[in-house]
Amino acid sequence: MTAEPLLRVDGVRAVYGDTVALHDISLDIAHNEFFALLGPSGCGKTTLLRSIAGFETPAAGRIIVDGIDLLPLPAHKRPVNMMFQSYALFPHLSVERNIAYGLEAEGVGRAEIRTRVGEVMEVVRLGHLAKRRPSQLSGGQRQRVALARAIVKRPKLLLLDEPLSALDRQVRASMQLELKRLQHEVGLTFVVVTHDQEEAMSMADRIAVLNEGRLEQLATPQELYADPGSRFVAAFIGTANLLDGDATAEGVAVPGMGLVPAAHSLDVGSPATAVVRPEDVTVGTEVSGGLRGTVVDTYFLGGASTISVEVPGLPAPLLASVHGATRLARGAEVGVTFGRATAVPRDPSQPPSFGTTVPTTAITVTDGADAPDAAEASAPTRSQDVSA
Ligand SMILES: Nc1ncnc2c1ncn2[C@@H]1O[C@H](COP(=O)(O)OP(=O)(O)OP(=O)(O)O)[C@@H](O)[C@H]1O
Repeated sequence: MTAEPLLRVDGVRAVYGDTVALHDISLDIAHNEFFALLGPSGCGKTTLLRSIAGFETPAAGRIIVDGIDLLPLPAHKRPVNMMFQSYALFPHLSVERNIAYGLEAEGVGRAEIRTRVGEVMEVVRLGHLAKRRPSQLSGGQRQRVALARAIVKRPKLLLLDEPLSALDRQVRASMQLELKRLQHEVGLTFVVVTHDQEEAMSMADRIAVLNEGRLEQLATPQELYADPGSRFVAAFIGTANLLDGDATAEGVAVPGMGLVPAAHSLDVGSPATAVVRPEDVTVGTEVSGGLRGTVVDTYFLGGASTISVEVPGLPAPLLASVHGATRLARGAEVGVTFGRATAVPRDPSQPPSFGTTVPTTAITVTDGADAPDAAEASAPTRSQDVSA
């Protein structure tokens, strides 16, 4: 038996003038789930969050929490609370007054306010800063105040819009763990909007990937990585070598390269992309039987190294990763073989090549010694999508 979901989004459509921001989105979120809405800028994730909160009115569809249809209810009557990107703290109030504000506005008694604010300050580890004003706090501490203020009202559903975007990279990483701990500890259901796939992967139980107002895939982080449902998801989640071609019974026939064996359930002959994760690419001077190539660069990342290999006929280097350091140096002649690969459908309006036998290869670089900010690096806009 499946338990009733806490939140049901059913056929929600949102329109701004000529722009359809959401095309009939349907999804369920379970009680106590940490759920992420992930996608590039403009994909509609904020519109969906704001529709749940009551700040937008969808053109069609239903939004149901615990069996209650939310759409007729104004924002302040909904059993949800939203934490904004900017945190929206009152600068002239202390930490504890900021947290107490919402309860005071609701007319909760003084003694209860004191108890609840005290408890929440302990949960977010702010007890020692109760008398400070927001200007006297670090970014991470301000973020905790905003969270405490949202949690203290005990909403059934807490909506967080890019909760960590104002923080620098290191603080963000520790706050990701903190948010997860907090969610677990207070037993609330969290819906987080983020464009940062690493953030979504590290925190969420399940992720809805949105693209241009459509739900591309809804799955656990592990499933999205291992079994992406589309080329978009494969490029957006983690690092991938994407080899365009056509589906065969055994995999994908890639022009200029031949068959890349891959698991799939696509129609034979349909446009397809073989997705090969870097850890499934084996590279070495002693590797034979696959492609031949030349090492262009190696990146040591601590626990792993990324090796980029130029293969004749491919317009961009392939990426491989190995545990620890690699002995391969730039210029080394190597063999390349593929292990596990998955094939996903490819948009037929985007041909793999223009009359040549060279495939389109997209490589998303997610990290590296001198890589740009991870959030940007992982977005498809940073990927090298090279058409020959
Ligand atoms: N008030 C508005 N008026 C007109 N168009 C809007 C409005 N708000 C959003 N849009 C459009 O709707 C689409 C979805 O926007 P939305 O803000 O939901 O995306 P997003 O995924 O949250 O993006 P970001 O990560 O940049 O915040 C975009 O094309 C956007 O330009």
